[in-house]
Amino acid sequence: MKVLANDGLDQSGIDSLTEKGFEVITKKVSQDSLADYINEHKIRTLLVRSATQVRKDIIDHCPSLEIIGRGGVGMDNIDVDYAREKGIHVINTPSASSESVAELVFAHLFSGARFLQDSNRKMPLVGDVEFAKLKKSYAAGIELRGKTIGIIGMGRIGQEVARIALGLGMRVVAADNNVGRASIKVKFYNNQFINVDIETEPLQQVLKHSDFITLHVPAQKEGYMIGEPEFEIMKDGVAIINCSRGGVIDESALIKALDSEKVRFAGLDVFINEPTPSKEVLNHSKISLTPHTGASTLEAQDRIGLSLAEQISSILQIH
Ligand SMILES: NC(=O)C1=CN([C@@H]2O[C@H](COP(=O)(O)OP(=O)(O)OC[C@H]3O[C@@H](n4cnc5c(N)ncnc54)[C@H](OP(=O)(O)O)[C@@H]3O)[C@@H](O)[C@H]2O)C=CC1
Ligand SMILES: O=C(O)C(=O)CO
Repeated sequence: MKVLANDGLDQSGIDSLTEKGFEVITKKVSQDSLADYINEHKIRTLLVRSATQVRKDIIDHCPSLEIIGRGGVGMDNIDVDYAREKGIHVINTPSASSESVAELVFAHLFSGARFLQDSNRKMPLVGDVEFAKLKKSYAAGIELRGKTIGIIGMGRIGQEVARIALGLGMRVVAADNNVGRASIKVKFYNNQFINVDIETEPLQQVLKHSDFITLHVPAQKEGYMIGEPEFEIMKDGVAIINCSRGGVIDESALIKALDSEKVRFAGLDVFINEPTPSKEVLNHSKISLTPHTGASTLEAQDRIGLSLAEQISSILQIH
């Protein structure tokens, strides 16, 4: 009952699987040696995050594989349909990281609204004369309260974003392919709660009316969802956050929109080229950056580990 966690696994998952008699291997096997390793060690379960690719070649060459697990949501790195056709179970952890991604959205929003991404870069470099100049250049910060946030993709993460936004006193508008009305329960620390129903609207309306836009759709097959024509529809001075997938925004169009001041600031957790985003994106003073760490909190990783362990035990009927 060997499990290879090729991109690592939280201790919660390792402990839970080990208690049930699984052997969990956390050694990182290179992509080129992966099929041989799986065969040699008779691995039945392969767990990955986003780094390891589980394509047709691995699936075809590894008859011992019964489960492929993704610690996370997007399964872009796995040939899911092909694996399922071959009778392999493919699992992921859809809700385990939603809160963490949503909180990162607000980290980027607050950062951009008060120029943190730029002051963090520049303050260590300036002397006292420039300090005063720098202070002046950060004078036009903005508040989030009372503004409109447009959520594109009102699934699990989009709804968490809505919860936080409502708590902050923001107006929420949303667009989604699938969700017509989202019923959002905002729970306060003292267990009181409010319910707010949000009817989704056509994308163009959301782009037109939002002060802040945040993207929570999966990787799109039809190319960029947000490119030059979409930036044109947006309000002047809008801000945009992408914690979904790199190719959802056209980065060249974004840079243009930032330089022309159409877009006030952007926050990016995901990039067209990962792990080597373009220099223009990395060095832009109006972009707040994180290296695809939306799900990288202790709490989310703990839930991901436990969820994978539970699903594996249930499929293999080991309790
Ligand atoms: N930065 C990070 O670390 C992380 C990033 N992610 C990314 O976030 C994405 C969203 O996650 P999550 O909220 O859990 O996913 P969900 O599936 O719960 O929600 C996504 C929603 O977006 C809708 N949608 C898809 N395409 C469009 C479109 N073109 N226009 C409008 N709505 C659309 C979907 O509808 P339908 O079901 O009809 O397609 C669905 O309702 C993931 O796919 C993943 O790529 C997730 C976790 C961590
Ligand atoms: O879960 C996801 O889809 C992520 O991008 C984080 O690994």
